[in-house]
Amino acid sequence: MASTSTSSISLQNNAPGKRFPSSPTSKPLHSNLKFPFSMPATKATGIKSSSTTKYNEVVIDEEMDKIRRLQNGSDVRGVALEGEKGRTVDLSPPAVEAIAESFGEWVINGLEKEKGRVVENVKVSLGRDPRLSGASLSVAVFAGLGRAGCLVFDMGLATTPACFMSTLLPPFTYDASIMMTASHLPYTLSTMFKTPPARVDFMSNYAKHLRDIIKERVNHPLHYDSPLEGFQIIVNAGNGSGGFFTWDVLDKLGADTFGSLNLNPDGMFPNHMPNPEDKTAMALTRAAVLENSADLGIVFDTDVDRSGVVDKEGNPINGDRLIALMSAIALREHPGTTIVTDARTSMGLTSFITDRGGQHCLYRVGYRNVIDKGVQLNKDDIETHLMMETSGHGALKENYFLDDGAYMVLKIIIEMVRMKLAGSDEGIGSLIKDLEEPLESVELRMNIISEPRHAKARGMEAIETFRSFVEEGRLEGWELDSCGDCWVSDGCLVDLKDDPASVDAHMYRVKVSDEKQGQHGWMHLRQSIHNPNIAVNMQSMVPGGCLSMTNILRDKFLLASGMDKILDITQIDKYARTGLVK
Ligand SMILES: O=P(O)(O)OC[C@H]1O[C@H](O)[C@H](O)[C@@H](O)[C@@H]1O
Repeated sequence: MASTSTSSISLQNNAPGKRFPSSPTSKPLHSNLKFPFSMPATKATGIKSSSTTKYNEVVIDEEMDKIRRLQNGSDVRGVALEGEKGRTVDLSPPAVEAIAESFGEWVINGLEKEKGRVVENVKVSLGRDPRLSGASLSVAVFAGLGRAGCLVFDMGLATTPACFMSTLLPPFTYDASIMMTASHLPYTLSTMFKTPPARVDFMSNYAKHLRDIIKERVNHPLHYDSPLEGFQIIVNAGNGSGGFFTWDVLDKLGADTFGSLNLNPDGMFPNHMPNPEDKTAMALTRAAVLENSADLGIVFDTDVDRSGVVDKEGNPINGDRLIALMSAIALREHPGTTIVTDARTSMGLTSFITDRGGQHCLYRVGYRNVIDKGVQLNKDDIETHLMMETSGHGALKENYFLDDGAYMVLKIIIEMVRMKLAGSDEGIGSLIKDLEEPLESVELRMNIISEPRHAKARGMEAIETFRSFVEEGRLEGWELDSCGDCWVSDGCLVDLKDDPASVDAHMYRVKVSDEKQGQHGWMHLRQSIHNPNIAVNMQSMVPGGCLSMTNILRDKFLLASGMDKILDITQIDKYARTGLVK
């Protein structure tokens, strides 16, 4: 059977502090590695080739090129099965095998360099979400890693953060880990699957690790081992990998999880996509919380690197609200801390953070950018405990800078119990009561009109022209935004350091003011990380603010600069004329 699937592989190195000297980006901690695809032509097994050496080389070069192009943002990403309209399979088993082999070699080389000697028994774990293409691709990963000389450990159904933790928690402490997931992207069908490597039950250990943290931090005066007694918590795992949190964490800590939804893994995702940004996921969770008068609802994405919650009044807490909630917790624990977010957050969120004595650093979209920025700030002695993207990826300094949706929820649960023990019945929603929400919030996209291989350069040209227009004052009342007093001072997204962080997509945010209302909103223009398009995000505190910004963008920038020739402005035009997004 054939169907559609976009799949991606997150490749993770070993424990923090044990950084591979050979890491090409020398990114610390759990970076999804941009390892070089260094496989020699002779070792390109699995890739079809003819008998003449010359032809072999050409074919292999082409194939290798195709494989290299699968690197997308911070993952290796591609279509795993036939059936998706207009797209062909590019993350095929041979490609996956080649990637896994190359990764295995990279890990071994890194360790050998670090230790200055030949290393043996290099251990790599593999986890996957319930997506059905995962089964056949796992076989390819096992083969590739095995060929590179690694010992392979199959974690089976797992979460992305658990894969990372498998490099840290004893007795496992694998040297590296691979997670196969396509997060919230579409489902697929499966093929049969045989398991050659050793099976390990890591998830139970990871769940115990989470339980121990909750017990220790709550330190319940009456029932230490069951600190969640008396709380009803509903989990919606969306049929992804997150069900374990219900039976292996919450139930075992004494919580009542009756009413939980979609806990069984099902690669067809029959109810809705597991995604805290998904309206259906949030609405169903809200309904379950209200129906059961539960204390909290939790929504995980497929591989549990993101989560969202619903408070006891049924209010969905995701996006900016989730960042505000986590900021309130982080600022109580670490007064004055800096909090890094992507630059699509509201002006209200900035006030929320600064009113509590925190610093808000707006940075590039892309969870890796946001997390890496936090790592960098800490290195520069700017204490930064929380890094979060509006997409729901949130990482804490105390947890290895790891974006773990389960850990984030753990922090919220601990806070909920703490409030109750302190005599408050208000629930966690009360922590963000004063968050001011924007009146209007709009996202529009412009496709880049270009051959795919020139799209990035074209997109960059458009974004940089936008920057010049703003700097030259050609868009009255528009000014490049800055990000407080850290070193990203010339617009929120320009890195003035001697060794600037590499940019995966160009983007700028501008503050928008007019004579009558002062600063009433912002606009953010950026290249998409994954696709050949430009995203335009904007928010306004006044009615009609987004419409007027869009008109200025179209008339005074896109048409005036001629950028409408390289960008498809249909959506902008339609919104400017009708106020409708789609
Ligand atoms: O650039 P886009 O296509 O809008 O995608 C941007 C998003 O890509 C992925 O989903 C990343 O996980 C997010 O961190 C990022 O925000």
